[in-house]
Amino acid sequence: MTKKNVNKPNWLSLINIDSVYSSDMQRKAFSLFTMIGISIVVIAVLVFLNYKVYSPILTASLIIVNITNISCSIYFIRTGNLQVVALISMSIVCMMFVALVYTGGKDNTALYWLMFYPVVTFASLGVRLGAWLGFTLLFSCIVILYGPDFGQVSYGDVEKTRFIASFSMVFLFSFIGEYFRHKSHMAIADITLEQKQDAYTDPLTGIANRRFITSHFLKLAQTRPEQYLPFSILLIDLDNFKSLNDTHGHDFGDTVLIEFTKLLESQFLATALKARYGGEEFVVILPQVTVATATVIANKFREAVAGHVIFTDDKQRISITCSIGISQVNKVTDYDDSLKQADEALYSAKAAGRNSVVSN
Ligand SMILES: Nc1nc2c(ncn2[C@@H]2O[C@H](COP(=O)(O)OP(=O)(O)OP(=O)(O)O)[C@@H](O)[C@H]2O)c(=O)[nH]1
Repeated sequence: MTKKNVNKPNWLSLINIDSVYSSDMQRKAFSLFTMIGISIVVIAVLVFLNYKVYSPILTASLIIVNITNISCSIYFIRTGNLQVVALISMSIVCMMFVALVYTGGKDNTALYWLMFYPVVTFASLGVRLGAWLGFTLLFSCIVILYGPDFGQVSYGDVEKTRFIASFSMVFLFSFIGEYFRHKSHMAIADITLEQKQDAYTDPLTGIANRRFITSHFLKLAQTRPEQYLPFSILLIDLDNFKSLNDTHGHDFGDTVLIEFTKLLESQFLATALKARYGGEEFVVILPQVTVATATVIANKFREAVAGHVIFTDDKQRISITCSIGISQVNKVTDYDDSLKQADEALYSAKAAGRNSVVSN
């Protein structure tokens, strides 16, 4: 059976791969808060032990860094906004390092503390922002180390060149690592989404399949009841489809199923969920629609189907009809029972002579 997508895939937007993104978010948060935790402890100890040795400007900036880091952690716990917290924290740490290099720290050992900065910045902020902040720190260090005298401490020539060389290497390899990690992560995310969408798509008609409703949609309705409940189920079955297949061939039967799907898409609103349940049976879910309104909508659709003409390859005009059973779902846990009721209603519609709508 060839894949013939005939539908606007608006229902596909309901499929997500949040678990893939949330594990990446955990990685970023873990890198950032490990750094924040370590820096809070190290800075507190350094200030406590060396406040007499440090210049006032260095002591003040270290205290500001710690206050900012603690505030950022509280803000993250309250809002979950990791990107903002990471940007503020890493910018403040960058400024602190500039102040540290400017003043030299204890025994002019400032440069040793900077090495981990590119690694954490790329891990917590990604390629672009990581590159900007890492480059800002590198550039500031070059100005302080090699620029004109504006009050900064002086470092030995060997120490300066070794620092710039090793910091640049860490920066470069952190950039390469993060760039390709991000690229492969996005590729995996795309494949995961595509596979999930494929698993939920009916290959012939391109609309959702039964698995989409039972494995995905019901969970969605459970988590966002205000958006979907109560909803009506329309169980729709083409009439005498076997004889159509027998008379005009299986390929023409497929064409009818595709044409019928086009009618589903054009006659129901985009918010209605249309799925092929199997064979010549379809389900339409009308969110926030009661059974009474659904019956009116279903009758209009039934008339549209009956009035639609499909041409065979040899230009014969073929009309089809459908029977519809309807029920209402008030709680997601009632879905199976309501589907059974819709099935019974459909059976009654067939028994009543087909091309009719029965609600339960
Ligand atoms: N062309 C085509 N036919 C299919 C497909 N899936 C199921 N069918 C056919 O659909 C027909 C369903 O037949 P029945 O269940 O007897 O239903 P019906 O002939 O529509 O009769 P009523 O439902 O009672 O009106 C069978 O002949 C199946 O082979 C498909 O993907 N393509």
